[in-house]
Amino acid sequence: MSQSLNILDVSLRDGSHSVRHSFTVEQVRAAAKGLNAAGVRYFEVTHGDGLGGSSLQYGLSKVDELKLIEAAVEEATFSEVSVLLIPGIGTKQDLQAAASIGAKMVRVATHVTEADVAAQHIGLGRELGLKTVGFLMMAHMTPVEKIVEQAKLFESYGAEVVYVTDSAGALLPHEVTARVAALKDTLQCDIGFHAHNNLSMALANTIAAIEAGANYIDGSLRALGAGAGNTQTEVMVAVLEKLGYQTGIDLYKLMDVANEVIAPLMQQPQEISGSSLVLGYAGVYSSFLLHAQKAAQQFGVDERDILMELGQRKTVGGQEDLIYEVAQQLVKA
Ligand SMILES: CC[C@H](O)CC(=O)C(=O)O
Ligand SMILES: [Mn+2]
Repeated sequence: MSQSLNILDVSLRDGSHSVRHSFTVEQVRAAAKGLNAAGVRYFEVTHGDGLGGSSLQYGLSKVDELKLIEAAVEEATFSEVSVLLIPGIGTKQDLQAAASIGAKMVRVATHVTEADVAAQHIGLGRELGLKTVGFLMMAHMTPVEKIVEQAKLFESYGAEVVYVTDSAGALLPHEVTARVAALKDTLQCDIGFHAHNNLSMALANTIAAIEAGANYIDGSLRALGAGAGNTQTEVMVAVLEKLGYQTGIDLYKLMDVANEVIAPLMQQPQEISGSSLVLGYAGVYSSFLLHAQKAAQQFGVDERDILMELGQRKTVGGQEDLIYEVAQQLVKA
């Protein structure tokens, strides 16, 4: 098999959730240098919730994300730096600013049924000459036909890659296969896949996505990411090499940056705890985990009950305030 894959590391963006948006310039510079040396084609640097995410609602960044992006770009002599943009959180001005300091890719992320809010941002990404990607979040929440419809919208706006994003880590391999295969059958553009490991399915789901035709694949070093984290990039690269895929990545150098730069900055292990498991089981946004833990402590309730209720209510990104409302209601119940 000689299929070559585009690996995109999200440690410095999805990992931002896990470290409560506390990345420093030195940490980002060291990780970027290591990813670049290992030959990782793309890596993403932004607040966990994308450009403009630093806020009371989503968590304040310790360091302005533009400073972090700038440091990453300086180290990226081979790699290209991606930024995430959720319309409504980030603006077109934020994207222009990121492009002006050297970002080369934008991933415009929407809820899986709301691709239509991304037309302007995808258009701007293309105008700015960025590699422009559509990122359909919470892909477990809707049937295959709806994802196809939404992905077609992204493609019609100019997206060069469309991602199936398992934000809640709730999908099982056959469900990933169905989604990716349907997009592969219908779209002309490339297909990507982004996993979370809440049900311990991230690597299995990633392989299912690749076998169904995805060629842009996300991972994070030491799995640093929201919830139980993402597909672990260094493990994924080793497995893909064994399966005969070409990643162009130097495994030892990748392991070095995972062990020497990422491991020391982690604030908690990326494990499948009672509550990250519930994220996948109930289908809740992975980035809700730390907010739910805080609310559980504040109101003296079980964080698993909060997450189960959020799953029942089919909450989506942007509804972080509901986490506290649910916790408060559980106290009264
Ligand atoms: C809040 C944005 C989110 O973290 C994007 C992402 O990585 C996902 O939906 O999994
Ligand atoms: Mn994610």
